[in-house]
Amino acid sequence: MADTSKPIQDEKTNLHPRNAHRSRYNFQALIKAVPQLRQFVSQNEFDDLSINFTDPEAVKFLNKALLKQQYGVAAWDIPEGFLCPPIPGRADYIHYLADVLAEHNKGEVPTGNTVKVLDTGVGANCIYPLIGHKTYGWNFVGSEVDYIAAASAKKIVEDNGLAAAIEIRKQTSYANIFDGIIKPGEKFDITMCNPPFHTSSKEVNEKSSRKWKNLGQDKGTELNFGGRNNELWYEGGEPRFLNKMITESKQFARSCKWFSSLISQKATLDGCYKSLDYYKAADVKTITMSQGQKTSRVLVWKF
Ligand SMILES: C[S@@+](CC[C@H](N)C(=O)[O-])C[C@H]1O[C@@H](n2cnc3c(N)ncnc32)[C@H](O)[C@@H]1O
Repeated sequence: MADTSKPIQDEKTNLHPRNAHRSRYNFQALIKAVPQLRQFVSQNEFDDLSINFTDPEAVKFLNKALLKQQYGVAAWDIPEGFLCPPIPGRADYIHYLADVLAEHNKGEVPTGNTVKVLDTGVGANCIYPLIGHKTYGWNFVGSEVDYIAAASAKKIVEDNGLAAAIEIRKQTSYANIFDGIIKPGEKFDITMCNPPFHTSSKEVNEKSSRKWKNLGQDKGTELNFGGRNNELWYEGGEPRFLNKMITESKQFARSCKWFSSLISQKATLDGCYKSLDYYKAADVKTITMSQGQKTSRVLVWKF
């Protein structure tokens, strides 16, 4: 089995200090949590136990084990072909949001079900609500425009008995972000989002082919991280999605103390700063997160 993983450092120091995934994966313990993971684990060229991180099925079983072992989420699955999230990176976003909320709470991270978070585009994997609820006890609303993804997220919530803490709401229009989701009078402490960042289905396929070629494999347009094509693109890409989100955030300024979004492309930031300036945001922060070689940013704003 090809293993493209690098030698694992003892501690992934670039992850948030509270991230539970800074130390190397303990595959013995993970296999104990989910025995089916065993078939994907082998000794890599650095004499470490590892999986093939380009195999979505292997990553899915690693996720099942991490969610069970670290977060007590016993029932997690995603329909075939849907985005299989790297859990350490997703956890980082949650911890950085916790820091933002702590700033206005005498430096203490607020915990418990009085903290309400809206996750736009919760995905079939429901990953942010699971990590956020299990880590800090926060309550979540997860919105989702895709039928299958929304049904899958709902099933995860129900299968784990989390319906009192996590509510999945179907967004009926691709054109809306908060509109149709936030109810009159409803209040959120913070919103979050991992937006679709490609501009077209063609772009998703081209980037995917290039990635496989760089790995010396020819798998055409197969997405190595899973992810159905339409989960990953929005006409106009990340800049347009963010522009829409910022415009709607102004409309919902009274409903949410803070808004935030992951930004994968640095070039998206300039347009966001301009829009936030135009709408007279009272505070804007850009948090840099890095996982391995990948750097992403979280943009946070309030009115
Ligand atoms: C990149 S995926 C993120 C999924 C998950 N949150 C994660 O981090 O793995 C983006 C998700 O946003 C959803 N989406 C796209 N436009 C949306 C909208 N206007 N409202 C709600 N969800 C939307 C897509 O269907 C997709 O599931």
